[in-house]
Amino acid sequence: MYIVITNPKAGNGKAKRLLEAIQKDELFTLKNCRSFQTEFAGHGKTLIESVLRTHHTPVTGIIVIGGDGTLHEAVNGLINYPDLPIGFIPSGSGNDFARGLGLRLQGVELFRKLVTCPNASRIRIGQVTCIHHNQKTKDYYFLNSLGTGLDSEIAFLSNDSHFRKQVKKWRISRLQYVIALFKTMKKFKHVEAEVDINGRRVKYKSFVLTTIANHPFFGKGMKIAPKADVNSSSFSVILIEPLAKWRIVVLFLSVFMGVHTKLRKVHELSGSSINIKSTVPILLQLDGQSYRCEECHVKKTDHALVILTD
Ligand SMILES: Nc1ncnc2c1ncn2[C@@H]1O[C@H](COP(=O)(O)OP(=O)(O)OP(=O)(O)O)[C@@H](O)[C@H]1O
Repeated sequence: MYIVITNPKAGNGKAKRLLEAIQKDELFTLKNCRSFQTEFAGHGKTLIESVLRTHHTPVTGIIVIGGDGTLHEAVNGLINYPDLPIGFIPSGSGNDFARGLGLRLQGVELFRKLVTCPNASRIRIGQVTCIHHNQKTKDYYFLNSLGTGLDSEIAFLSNDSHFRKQVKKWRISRLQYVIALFKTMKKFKHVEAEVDINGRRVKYKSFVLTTIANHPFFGKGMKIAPKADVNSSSFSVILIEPLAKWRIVVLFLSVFMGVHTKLRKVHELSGSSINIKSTVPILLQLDGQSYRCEECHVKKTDHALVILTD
């Protein structure tokens, strides 16, 4: 049996339309696929947990239809099932993980491949332990990246339902991140934090952003961390030192052209264990989803996730 989890809202309804097409494919019935749809933001994690708890038929794999946010929630829901393979049919608005993996097939064709003869690879994803008032709270997992500063502020605004409705109404969803950048810039303040990479403190204490990347892509295909590799045991860590606001806008545009890491204030480092510590709770983005914490310890997971690809 395959469990198919769909976020019907992802990609402005693209995921729902894709699910309907997949359900009409003969393999959907032949491979005993069971479909479940998320009903609200954050539902992906609890839905997977409850489906896996209550289904006693052996599960061959999980298939997620949606965007990076839905995949993030699903992976956080099946972290206690490290040997359960997961396949992803990208149909969100960004789909950065599919870019990072290098998926070539799409839609129904990809579904057919995933349930018949997929390639399975093990990927060590990111694990973050959040600490509040010196107390460990929770572990979360990410596939794409963890970021603080400008990228987390942009992700936060991009997730705001009012903002999403507005860009959809004006048919400018493609420019969502650029618009979010300009809106964020109005009130943006640099992040003050201590960052340790593999036990060594970096000399900067103030940042435009700190992004810990598992693969190069971010925010709908921007190559934020060109050296990141999903198969590596280390992350790429992008640190950007404080800049004047107009320079940040120029820098953001340079990311689109892939030349930002040549700039003097941009550093691309490498590490498998990264600590970020602030005196106040800071906003984090994990795969574009928003979290807050004062201190976080980031590492690659000990157990690799089994990912089905084409
Ligand atoms: N039924 C639902 N109604 C509203 N929001 C939902 C629902 N199901 C899931 N969500 C939320 O929708 C958000 C966006 O989902 P997702 O990332 O899959 O799509 P996307 O934003 O179109 O794609 P991408 O992240 O690749 O840009 C997630 O934060 C998720 O929690």
